[in-house]
Amino acid sequence: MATDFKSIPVIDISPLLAKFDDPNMAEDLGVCEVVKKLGQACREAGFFYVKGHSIPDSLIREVRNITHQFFYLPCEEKLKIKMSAATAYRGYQEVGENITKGVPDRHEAIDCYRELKHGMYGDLGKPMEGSNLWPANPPNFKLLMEEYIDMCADLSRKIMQGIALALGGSSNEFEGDIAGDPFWVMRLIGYPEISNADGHDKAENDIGCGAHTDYGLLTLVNQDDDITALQVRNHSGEWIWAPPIPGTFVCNIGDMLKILSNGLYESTLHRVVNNSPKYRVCIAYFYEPNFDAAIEPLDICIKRTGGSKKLERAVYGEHLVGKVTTNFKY
Ligand SMILES: N=C(N)NCCCC[C@H](N)C(=O)O
Ligand SMILES: O=C(O)CCC(=O)C(=O)O
Ligand SMILES: [Fe+2]
Repeated sequence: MATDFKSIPVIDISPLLAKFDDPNMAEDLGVCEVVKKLGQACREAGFFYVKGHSIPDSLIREVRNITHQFFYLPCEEKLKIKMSAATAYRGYQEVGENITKGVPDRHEAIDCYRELKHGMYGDLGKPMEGSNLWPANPPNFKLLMEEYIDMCADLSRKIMQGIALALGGSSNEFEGDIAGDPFWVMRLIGYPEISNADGHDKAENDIGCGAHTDYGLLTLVNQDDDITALQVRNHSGEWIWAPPIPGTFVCNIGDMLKILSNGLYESTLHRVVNNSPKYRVCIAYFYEPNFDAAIEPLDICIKRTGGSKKLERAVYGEHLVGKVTTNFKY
């Protein structure tokens, strides 16, 4: 449950990463310290920054640079990888095509998803069956992004071990049926700068992405380091800025982790407002449960939250498909 936090904590997770494959990690003092901070951040804000994450800064910057380069291309070039239901919602969407709570967002994006083998999840997986669409130029675009995705998956899994311990479980609580074979989503997002050129700036939609929660377990946000645009809503309804802190990812809890924790952790509302004179990019990596996972509150969390189930079971793939098939204007 969110409190009226005024800022978002920064957590150095290097002690956790150092012990991820140690069966006695829970007894390590450094790990305990990180776990305590993770637990507090997840309970109070549902948001935290991580530093000491060991993904090279050069790679983090390069994925942002290459994303800037793509959005700078002429429209007809970008439309070569246009997203639609026929491409399994993979590919490029123009500014205004993504809808949040009925309002078009002022962002453009390339959406990518873990590729599903044909028939792998029966009818449930059908709408998402397809291959990602990558820009042809620069030629290393796909490889670079795939390298980044692998590193984000690895890092997310380790942070989830820390969160599992924070919930009072074992470090592998989320392995197996919950997220042993995790699905993932990645969005390369571009938020146009505010333009006053035509006199009626602040047009209908100056919101880059309307207030929403993320769908899965854990999100890793890699944002431009010179623009503050992400806002997180606290319990009193105030919007708290999440400014870029170089060398960190902004992390937040998704809807599935809220259910697993029986509401002990909130999937906190957030939105994006780019009021700056500069074009902003963000690479959002979403670490999700197994596509077909039936997610319900963990027993350890039910015990910790008064003994009764407060949240309904949900099948992750259904939740995702429900969102994806209603997020776009077509
Ligand atoms: N895969 C994730 N989490 N994407 C977040 C996008 C949020 C905006 C979307 N239109 C919505 O209303 O959810
Ligand atoms: O642009 C950002 O900083 C966050 C984007 C976001 O919240 C999302 O794509 O779910
Ligand atoms: Fe989000």
